Amino acid sequence: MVSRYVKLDGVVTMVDSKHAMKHLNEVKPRFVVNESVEQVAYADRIIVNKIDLIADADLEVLKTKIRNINGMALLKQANYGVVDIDFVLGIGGYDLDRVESDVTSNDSHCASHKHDHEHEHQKGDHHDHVHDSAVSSVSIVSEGMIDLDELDDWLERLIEEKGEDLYRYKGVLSVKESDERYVLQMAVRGKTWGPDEKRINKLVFIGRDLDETVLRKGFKGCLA
Ligand SMILES: Nc1nc2c(ncn2[C@@H]2O[C@H](COP(=O)(O)OP(=O)(O)OP(=O)(O)O)[C@@H](O)[C@H]2O)c(=O)[nH]1
Repeated sequence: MVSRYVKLDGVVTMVDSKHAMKHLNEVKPRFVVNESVEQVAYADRIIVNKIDLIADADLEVLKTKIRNINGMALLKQANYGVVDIDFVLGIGGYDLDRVESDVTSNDSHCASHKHDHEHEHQKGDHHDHVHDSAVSSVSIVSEGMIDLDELDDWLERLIEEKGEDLYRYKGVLSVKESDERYVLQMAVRGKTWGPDEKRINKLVFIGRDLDETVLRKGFKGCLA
């Protein structure tokens, strides 16, 4: 009934620059979620607000921290929450035709994720406490064709094993013997690849304790 009138457009998270770092770094007992981290992880858009109250250097550190948790969301800094209305409405965070631009727009951040994640992961593992930094984004960009059966098996296993820790994932894939893009969000077919277009697979995972090496290996196993 409600869905006739409203739909989930996207998740906007407002970050209070002055206090955010403290909350994001708060170490929680195992199995207790850090809600600040989760709010950043789930977001499609992040407004880093009250930037007049912190030093530029601290703002940069905060933005890097946010990026490492969620490499998919668009981020804007603001005072008194002033952002264009387009930034917070008409997001289409759950629209299939937006997935491609979402996973493409943040390519430039991949390198830093990788480094930070590996670093943080060693720290966060095998402890009684879960460091909030255990939540991270893993981006995979890889040329080639995907074997659909392998992909289905891999994702099924991944969701079974890690479903609770996976907050969001999106991807655009090039599938063997198909001219259509395969948009991963709810796994459906997207628009066709151009004849001269490079067929590049792009996938972003956001979640807790993601093992980048395992994810990359699993993905590699899906290449045809
Ligand atoms: N300096 C500065 N103050 C701001 C900014 N945005 C909001 N405030 C002030 O911060 C105070 C608290 O407002 P908010 O943080 O927006 O309100 P809130 O999130 O409902 O407050 P809490 O629930 O108590 O965190 C108010 O006095 C606002 O005027 C900003 O960008 N810069």
